[in-house]
Amino acid sequence: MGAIKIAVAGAAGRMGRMLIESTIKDEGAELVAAVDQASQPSVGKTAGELVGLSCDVPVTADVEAAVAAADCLIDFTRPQGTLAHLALCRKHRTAIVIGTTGFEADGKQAIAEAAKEIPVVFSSNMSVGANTVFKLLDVASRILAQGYDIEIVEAHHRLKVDAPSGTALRMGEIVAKALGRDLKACAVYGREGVTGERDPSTIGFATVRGGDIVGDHTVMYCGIGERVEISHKAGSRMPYALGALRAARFLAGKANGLFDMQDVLGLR
Ligand SMILES: NC(=O)C1=CN([C@@H]2O[C@H](COP(=O)(O)OP(=O)(O)OC[C@H]3O[C@@H](n4cnc5c(N)ncnc54)[C@H](OP(=O)(O)O)[C@@H]3O)[C@@H](O)[C@H]2O)C=CC1
Ligand SMILES: O=C(O)C1=N[C@H](C(=O)O)C[C@H](O)C1
Repeated sequence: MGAIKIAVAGAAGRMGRMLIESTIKDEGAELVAAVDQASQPSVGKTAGELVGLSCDVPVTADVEAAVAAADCLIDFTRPQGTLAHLALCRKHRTAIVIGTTGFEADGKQAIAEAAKEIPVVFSSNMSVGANTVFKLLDVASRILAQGYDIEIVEAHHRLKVDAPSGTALRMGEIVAKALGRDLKACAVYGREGVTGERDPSTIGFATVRGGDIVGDHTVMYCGIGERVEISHKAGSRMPYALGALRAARFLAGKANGLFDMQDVLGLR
């Protein structure tokens, strides 16, 4: 099989640049397009200029041409952008890897619908480490099902726009499922004022935003006399980008289907 042809959306973004760099450096992948919003100063530059590497692929605002040229679009943008890009992938039968977080239920539904026609990897965290933690949480939650209060704490950089993070929400879903609870019914997003004692059936979320924190997540199981904490801390965005490229490769040759990184990594 030849090199997989990759298009990157949100080219000038924090993840976009990391994806361009890792695609250029990957011998099994070829960067065929890099797209961004027409208003971005990056449009008109080359992808190489964005990351300080040699690569003449122009950054354009023509998502349709990018999708038509690629085997797979890798999209880490915003929900509105991703959903517009998804429609074009569907039109051109191009695979898509979606790292964007912050979707409402209707956006997730649109992704599931598209995946009936094209192959999609949709995962709130593409890193091997975070996906290992997802697996550990299922085990820990079953063992610590009684007598432990569960709280999820996440910290990210000051420019992140959604909260809690997609990863924290996914962690909550995994924990709730393992405990036979419905996250929608038992999640508590932050506390303030006279809250009363903690309801043991709840799963609490706390969000920290500041500086350049790449992404920290900790699930705390707080018992009487002991506490278990399972953490993932990212020191670089490269693991997310490498995971996304791995996901793009996983989709090659697939006709359709909705997958996540657990599928890509064989952790199901
Ligand atoms: N799944 C995972 O492993 C990871 C997921 N993420 C998620 O990826 C997303 C992007 O994160 P990050 O790179 O830090 O964000 P940035 O803000 O740095 O980059 C986002 C890029 O998308 C562009 N964009 C914004 N809105 C639209 C739109 N409507 N249509 C097209 N393009 C758009 C931005 O352009 P402009 O600047 O002009 O707005 C920018 O180029 C977030 O949802 C984040 O949570 C991040 C890291 C890992
Ligand atoms: O916006 C980010 O930076 C990140 N977003 C993802 C999320 O919302 O979980 C993944 C990672 O934590 C970094």
